[in-house]
Amino acid sequence: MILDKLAKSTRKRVEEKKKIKSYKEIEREALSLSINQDKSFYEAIRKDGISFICEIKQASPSKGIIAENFPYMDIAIEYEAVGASAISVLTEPEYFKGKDEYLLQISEKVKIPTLRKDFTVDPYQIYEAKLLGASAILLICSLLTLEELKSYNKITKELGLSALIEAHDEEEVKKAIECGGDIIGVNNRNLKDFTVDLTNSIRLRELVPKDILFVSESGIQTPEDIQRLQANNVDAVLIGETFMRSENKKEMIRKLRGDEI
Ligand SMILES: O=C(O)c1ccccc1NCC(=O)[C@H](O)[C@H](O)COP(=O)(O)O
Repeated sequence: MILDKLAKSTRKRVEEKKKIKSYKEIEREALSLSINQDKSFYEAIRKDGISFICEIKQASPSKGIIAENFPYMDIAIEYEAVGASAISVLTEPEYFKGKDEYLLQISEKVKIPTLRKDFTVDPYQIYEAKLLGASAILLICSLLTLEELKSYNKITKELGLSALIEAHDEEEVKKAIECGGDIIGVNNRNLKDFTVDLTNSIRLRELVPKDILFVSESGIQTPEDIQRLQANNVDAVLIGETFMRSENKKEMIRKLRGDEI
């Protein structure tokens, strides 16, 4: 499965990084940084109404190259200007053509929180996310044991970051709740065959207590999708491809949000 491949290549990459900056070093550096309360990912998506987490990615395993032209900084500035609550930045290089530099530069530039969209398999990546200026990281239930989820979530909190805990089915939602997650995302994309079904997050919403923020991820394309998700008590949506393929991202966000134009 693609997640196994992503986990394997990520582990290899992290081991290489440890040769340049050791685990102890990165841990010490990250823990010495202050906590930026003004850039809380959790608070940014907690507001009334549905929040938009807008994603920046050049490619994906399911679609290949999505954006030949990739002015990532201009896109980040546009997202912020049109009222995105947070920006998700892919840093995984092999399948998503992401880069750590994109996250670092975007986090320095915008005032809204950034999410490091990487496949976290080692706490090293959490410390690294802090150094790259991220406000949040992604923890995927199917890649981590319950004990790992608990311990990674604890490290995340110690650093003043938020964790988006991603689940795909009932079992994983229970695991996400049990590990103490306060933001749970359900992916609408089936990572075995890449089909997308919005009813996945709508169905699983009912299993998540209302005091935990709930994010619907992937395959969101129309104002009707947003209305459906909002009617089913989804707190935030994570949207990548629809925006990345759009010539006019501001207009697309306004359209999905249902702004009066
Ligand atoms: O998008 C993929 O092909 C993919 C494959 C395997 C693991 C993760 C994958 N996507 C990561 C994401 O979670 C999406 O980028 C994100 O939810 C936005 O989805 P979309 O709006 O459909 O671009």
